[in-house]
Amino acid sequence: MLCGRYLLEYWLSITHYPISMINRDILFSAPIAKLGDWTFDERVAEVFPDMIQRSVPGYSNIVSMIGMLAGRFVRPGSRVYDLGCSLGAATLSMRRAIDVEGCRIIAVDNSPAMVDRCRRHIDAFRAPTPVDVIEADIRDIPIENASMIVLNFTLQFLEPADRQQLLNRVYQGLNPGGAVVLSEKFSFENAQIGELLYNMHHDFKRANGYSELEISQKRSMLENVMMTDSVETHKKRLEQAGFGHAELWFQCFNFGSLVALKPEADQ
Ligand SMILES: C[S@@+](CC[C@H](N)C(=O)[O-])C[C@H]1O[C@@H](n2cnc3c(N)ncnc32)[C@H](O)[C@@H]1O
Ligand SMILES: O=C(O)C(=O)C[C@]1(C(=O)O)C=C[C@@H](O)C=C1
Repeated sequence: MLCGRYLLEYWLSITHYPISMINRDILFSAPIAKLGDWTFDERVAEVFPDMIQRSVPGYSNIVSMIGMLAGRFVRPGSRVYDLGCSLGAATLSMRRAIDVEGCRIIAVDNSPAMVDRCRRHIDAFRAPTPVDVIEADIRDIPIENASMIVLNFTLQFLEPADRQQLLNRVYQGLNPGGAVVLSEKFSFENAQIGELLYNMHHDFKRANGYSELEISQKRSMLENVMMTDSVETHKKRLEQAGFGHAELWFQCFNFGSLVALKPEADQ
């Protein structure tokens, strides 16, 4: 199993779970007669750490480096947003890295099953930076006084028509000198490269123990709810929102992460 042990150990190191508490994702291993649309329900939340590590190439690197970015960007007395926090992996990584006073992390997700488990993860350990875990749609929450905002594989689940407006609010809610991290599954403008990276992702899933049936059933369920954009489209949206420039800081196959900075006030 490619990197499986390492990835699992990483999650355990940030959550401090005993290994017996990580449930294996076998949700789609048997044929499902009527495949509905994908939802982040109770069953997905229960296996999510195993699912995301076996499905998203580079996930553990991205999560740990979001912590490193937090150490660099989070300012005293500011807010940090984790939009679409799921079980709180990015929140935990950032909380561990923040070494300034008076900050608050706002972790938001609209899945009750994710929010319930996220609260339990966060509450299990004491740390100086408080975390509010909020059950809400990220399109509805106020964003203000932020030094860092993370969208770690969340924007892809919003209606494409709503994405620009959310990024506009992200820009407006960031303080000068703040950073946004946007991780996504990408589509590609070049068909040949797009097909190669898509196939490499499937190879990654197979190497992590998923069968052809699991891969294809999940793909059909995601079809109507996860609309991917190209890196170029993401960069254009971030620039349109007000960010002077956005850059890829991580990519593995068709998954990756962008960073964009709001200029300091006097620039
Ligand atoms: C792939 S998961 C994110 C993984 C997570 N950020 C991490 O680092 O482990 C996407 C999450 O976004 C949430 N989500 C999708 N659309 C949302 C919305 N409109 N408002 C709030 N949360 C949303 C889902 O419930 C799900 O938990
Ligand atoms: O594209 C896929 O096949 C995925 O599994 C991707 C993805 C994601 O990027 O969020 C989709 C749903 C799950 O949350 C885990 C991974």
